[in-house]
Amino acid sequence: MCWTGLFKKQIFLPKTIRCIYTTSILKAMKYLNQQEAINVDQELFNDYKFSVDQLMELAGLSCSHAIAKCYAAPQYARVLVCCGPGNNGGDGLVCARHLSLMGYKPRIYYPKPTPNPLYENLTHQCKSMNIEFVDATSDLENISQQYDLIVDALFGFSFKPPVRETFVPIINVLQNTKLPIASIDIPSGWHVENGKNNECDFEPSLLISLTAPKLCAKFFKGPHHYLGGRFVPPALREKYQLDLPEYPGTETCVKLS
Ligand SMILES: NC(=O)C1=CN([C@@H]2O[C@H](COP(=O)(O)OP(=O)(O)OC[C@H]3O[C@@H](n4cnc5c(N)ncnc54)[C@H](O)[C@@H]3O)[C@@H](O)[C@H]2O)[C@H](O)CC1
Ligand SMILES: [K+]
Repeated sequence: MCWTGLFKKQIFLPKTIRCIYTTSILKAMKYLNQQEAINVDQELFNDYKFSVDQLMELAGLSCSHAIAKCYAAPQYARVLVCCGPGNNGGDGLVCARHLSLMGYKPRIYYPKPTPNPLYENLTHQCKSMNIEFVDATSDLENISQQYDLIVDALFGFSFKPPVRETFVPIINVLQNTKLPIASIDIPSGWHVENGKNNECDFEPSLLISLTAPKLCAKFFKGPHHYLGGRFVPPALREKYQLDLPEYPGTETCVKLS
């Protein structure tokens, strides 16, 4: 039975039965391995003719919405958004811009800016909105005094361990901070399929899986897990048997646990 069918049915059932149904819903959801995630991504671009900008905008917007649901401003207004060199970092730049539009005060840590028009334009948009780009060495020292929340947009499903030198200091911050961390797509430094490892075992408090959860999400123990990136065409969902939950109404993200 499909997601919607189960979901509709449980409304009329007693609590114990609802639990069994909910468990089977979660078990049914597909978790992608690294190659599947890359294949889905490539099909979106090559077969469905989406541009990176389009999907990144929707991905980053959905992340900002999930963050706002779990960590509302003004209590969590001071956000450090850590961006890596790939599309995960691009999602972070988009997310920072939307957080700013929603009343947050994001600042961006972007140690290895990617020299191409997509990232240069995203950077320009953030700077034009007076979002500050911060120097890691001066700002990260007093991180717990300066920020309420960290957004981790360093690496996504293309990450291959071990973490290279440039990113070791910021991964150490994620490892040691007591601030809540919102990780976009995968907790950076975790193995995409096997999750935590000797080098990196921090626990985000919010994980926003994009398109469909990756295998490492099975090891996520934090309080908030959301799905974002509401752009998967039905035929692609069918092909990969993604069994995604229904997004409520016009929402860009949906709570998984
Ligand atoms: N279809 C979707 O779901 C979409 C997802 N989006 C986001 O894109 C990322 C995947 O992006 P990609 O550019 O393929 O890779 P990453 O951002 O994961 O990282 C690549 C980047 O990182 C460098 N790198 C890799 N390993 C290491 C390492 N050990 N140390 C240092 N640096 C490393 C590599 O050289 C690259 O520069 C996905 O997770 C989503 O967040 C899209 O935005 C929309 C479509
Ligand atoms: K990440």
